[in-house]
Amino acid sequence: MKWSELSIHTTNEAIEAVSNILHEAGASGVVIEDSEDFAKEREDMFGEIYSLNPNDFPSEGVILKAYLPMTSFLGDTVEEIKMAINNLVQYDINLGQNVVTISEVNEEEWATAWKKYYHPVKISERFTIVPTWENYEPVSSDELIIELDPGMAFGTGTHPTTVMCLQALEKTVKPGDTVLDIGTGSGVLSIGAALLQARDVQALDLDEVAVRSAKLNVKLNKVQNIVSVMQGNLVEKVTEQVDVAVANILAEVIQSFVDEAFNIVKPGGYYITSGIIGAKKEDVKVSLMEAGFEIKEVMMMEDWVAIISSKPMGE
Ligand SMILES: C[S@@+](CC[C@H](N)C(=O)[O-])C[C@H]1O[C@@H](n2cnc3c(N)ncnc32)[C@H](O)[C@@H]1O
Repeated sequence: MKWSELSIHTTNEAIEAVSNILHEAGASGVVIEDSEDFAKEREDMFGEIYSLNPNDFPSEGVILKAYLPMTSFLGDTVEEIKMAINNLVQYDINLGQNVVTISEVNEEEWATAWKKYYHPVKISERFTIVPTWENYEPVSSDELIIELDPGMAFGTGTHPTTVMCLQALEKTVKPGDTVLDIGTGSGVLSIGAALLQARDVQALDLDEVAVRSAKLNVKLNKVQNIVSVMQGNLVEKVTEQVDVAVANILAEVIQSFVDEAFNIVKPGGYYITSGIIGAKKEDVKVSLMEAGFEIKEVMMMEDWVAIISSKPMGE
């Protein structure tokens, strides 16, 4: 089959929103070529295992590449994608150059194009994320390894928001806890919670592609007895309170269901939120506090924020 490669020159801030649009349009395996990834001193970040080729990165901004099958609908799909991206300015998202180009690739190139960017990455004290096609020997005995095939859902597990959520789970999840993962994507956070010995983890996502991908990754990591993956809108289907809830979704979405989130966390439990760009940090903190949460820690990585909040005892 012939595939077309859609290439979008945008900004770091727009990665998540543009990736969502591309996934919704049916793209698989979005590749992120970020000029900052190349510029960044990799060794500073937990000694990540990377070897980067400058030719794979733009000189500024971010290039997102998505692969779509060549069908008679392709023209319409591309126009819809462009319109959806242009609409993001309504949410104050800087789109940078916002140049969209399209080229033809063959199946073989498509299948491997994004894999070359993705290697084992040590992302926190304990977690290392390993793509399924790589062999990896743990460096220490307490290292927790998450195997991922991120092909279809968000993402490789190495996005700053995911990294901070895994670090926050490491700080909050105790053996025997119950955990809720709202917007599970590839399932990475649920798998992380299970490896931290949570007793029961519910993973929810609105997108059926994400649900399929999360189920696959949960099995791959042999945590299907702990993690149940379901399709669902935010916390609508949740009936029992949990020790730790985590939501890595856009700031606006987090603010939209902050009261419901408060209700589903046990008194003394934690709520980890991310997907928040720097400019929205204060707004989200205020929403969390108005709902009754106490802010415990604000984490920042690049221009992204994660907030660990807790529900006071007796609430
Ligand atoms: C930024 S991704 C996070 C994926 C993963 N949890 C991580 O940290 O890498 C956000 C996810 O939220 C899902 N999502 C967006 N809106 C949602 C909603 N209303 N209910 C449930 N999931 C939603 C998207 O489909 C996507 O998989």
